[in-house]
Amino acid sequence: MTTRIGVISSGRGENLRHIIEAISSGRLPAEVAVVLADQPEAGALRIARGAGIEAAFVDPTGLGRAEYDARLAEHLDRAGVDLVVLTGYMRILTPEFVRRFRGRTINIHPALLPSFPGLDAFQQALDYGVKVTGTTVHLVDEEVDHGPIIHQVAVEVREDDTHESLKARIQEAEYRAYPEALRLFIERRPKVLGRKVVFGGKEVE
Ligand SMILES: Nc1nc2c(c(=O)[nH]1)N[C@@H](CN(C=O)c1ccc(C(=O)N[C@@H](CCC(=O)O)C(=O)O)cc1)CN2
Ligand SMILES: NCC(=O)N[C@@H]1O[C@H](COP(=O)([O-])[O-])[C@@H](O)[C@H]1O
Repeated sequence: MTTRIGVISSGRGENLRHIIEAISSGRLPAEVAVVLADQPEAGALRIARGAGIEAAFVDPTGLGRAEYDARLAEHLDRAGVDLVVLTGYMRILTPEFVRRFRGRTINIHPALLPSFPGLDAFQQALDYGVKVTGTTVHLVDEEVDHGPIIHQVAVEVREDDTHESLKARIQEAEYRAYPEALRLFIERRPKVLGRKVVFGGKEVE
């Protein structure tokens, strides 16, 4: 049974593009069933439609957080989604949503959590003066950028880095890391023991 992914995005959609490419090339055993966005001009909607994938702008106007998340959940359930994948989704999901999709909602964050949670992790890394940062793929829980970690990739910070150059290098790492993390999660079905995501056993051939 192919894993059906529901993507929720606010952003440009480049992680979505690379997930779609990984599926098309056979590197990711899944299908994107639906793409949802809270912004009508989100690049993720254009990329989804260009790939023939159902896509919907879910308008948050006049809705409280819980009501809005319930709308998202309705779209996901209607599409028969198994796994919820956030790509640059810039709203905090309510505890009700997290509970409804617990253990199957995944996010990518452009830093090595628990360092630099929240917004503009690139600038946080530059301001702190770290020599290494990176990207983290993690399960989503009721807190922000706190859920158990599935996969991380380190990225060097160079002395002449600007916000844009560091952001570009981290995002290039994300485009490899997210499809790989999703493949591991789908094929090896890890256990979550407290804060730890435990894959156990040997690599799936
Ligand atoms: N319950 C959870 N929801 C979300 C998580 C999570 O871990 N748990 N991850 C975020 C993604 N994210 C960073 O990766 C993130 C997104 C948004 C915010 C935030 O402070 N948003 C503000 C509004 C920001 C704005 O509109 O400019 C807010 O919602 O009040 C922090 C981190 C996705 N959701
Ligand atoms: N805190 C959340 C956060 O900063 N997420 C970041 O938004 C970008 C979305 O890009 P995309 O829309 O092109 O995939 C990604 O770099 C992701 O790590």
